[in-house]
Amino acid sequence: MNDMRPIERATALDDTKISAKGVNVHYGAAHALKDVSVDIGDRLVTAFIGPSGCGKSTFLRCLNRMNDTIPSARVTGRIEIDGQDIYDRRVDPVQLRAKVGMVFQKPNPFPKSIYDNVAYGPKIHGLARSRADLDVIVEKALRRAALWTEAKDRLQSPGTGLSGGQQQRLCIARAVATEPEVLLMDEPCSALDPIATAQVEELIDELRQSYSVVIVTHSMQQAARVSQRTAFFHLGNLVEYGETGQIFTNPRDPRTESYISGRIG
Ligand SMILES: Nc1ncnc2c1ncn2[C@@H]1O[C@H](COP(=O)(O)OP(=O)(O)OP(=O)(O)O)[C@@H](O)[C@H]1O
Repeated sequence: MNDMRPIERATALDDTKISAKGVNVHYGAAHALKDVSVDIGDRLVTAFIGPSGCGKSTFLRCLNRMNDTIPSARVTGRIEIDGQDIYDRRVDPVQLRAKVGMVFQKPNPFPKSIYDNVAYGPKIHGLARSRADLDVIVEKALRRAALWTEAKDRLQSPGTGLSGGQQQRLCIARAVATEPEVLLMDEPCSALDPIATAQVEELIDELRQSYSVVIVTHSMQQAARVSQRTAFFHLGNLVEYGETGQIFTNPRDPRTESYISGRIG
């Protein structure tokens, strides 16, 4: 994979999938995210970068209402996916999270078989009418996550028995099994070795054909390799957002420049 992809079309020409306006997050009295507004494109990988504690994961969790599960968190502002306000009272967060899948930093397979890890979401969301349907869904998700060849002869073995990189691909299979439209990834490679990282990065590139992918990463090399758009956060502010090539070669804000040149963070 190239280290830096060619600069693509301007952000304004993206098909917007997610639109955030004036989003603030407080944890108790602490103001963690400050008035963030951004449009995130469809069928693109968007990277969130910035120093530790700048609010990347906080903002990522706003996009599928994972902050609802943190009692001290208070989210204000508006976030729309396909024009629908995801914080509307009529939106069921469980349904929302099927549409907006998430992969975490540490692979976290359920203590179940490989098959059941993938089948769980489609089962609870009623996506399969029969066992045969479910078999098809599981195979498709494992293929999408580039794990089918390694897993097909051990579907009934525990997911926790896979290697770290395989477990992360299993978690990706689990996330894509419910046919999400957006995939959120919070440092998905931080627990992986370079080979597994390369496999997951290739997979992210594949997945963007079908989804809007948002990835939080500490690795600027990774952001440059996998993303077409990059958002730089600093102290809870979204400082700069644009084409990945522009952010890394010609940042407009001195804070972005300092970060990418290694002076802050
Ligand atoms: N559950 C929580 N309760 C209270 N404060 C929190 C919680 N999660 C995050 N914070 C605070 O919110 C701020 C932003 O944290 P966040 O995890 O979003 O940053 P980040 O940019 O993802 O950091 P890192 O790169 O270290 O993961 C930090 O000051 C952090 O301490």
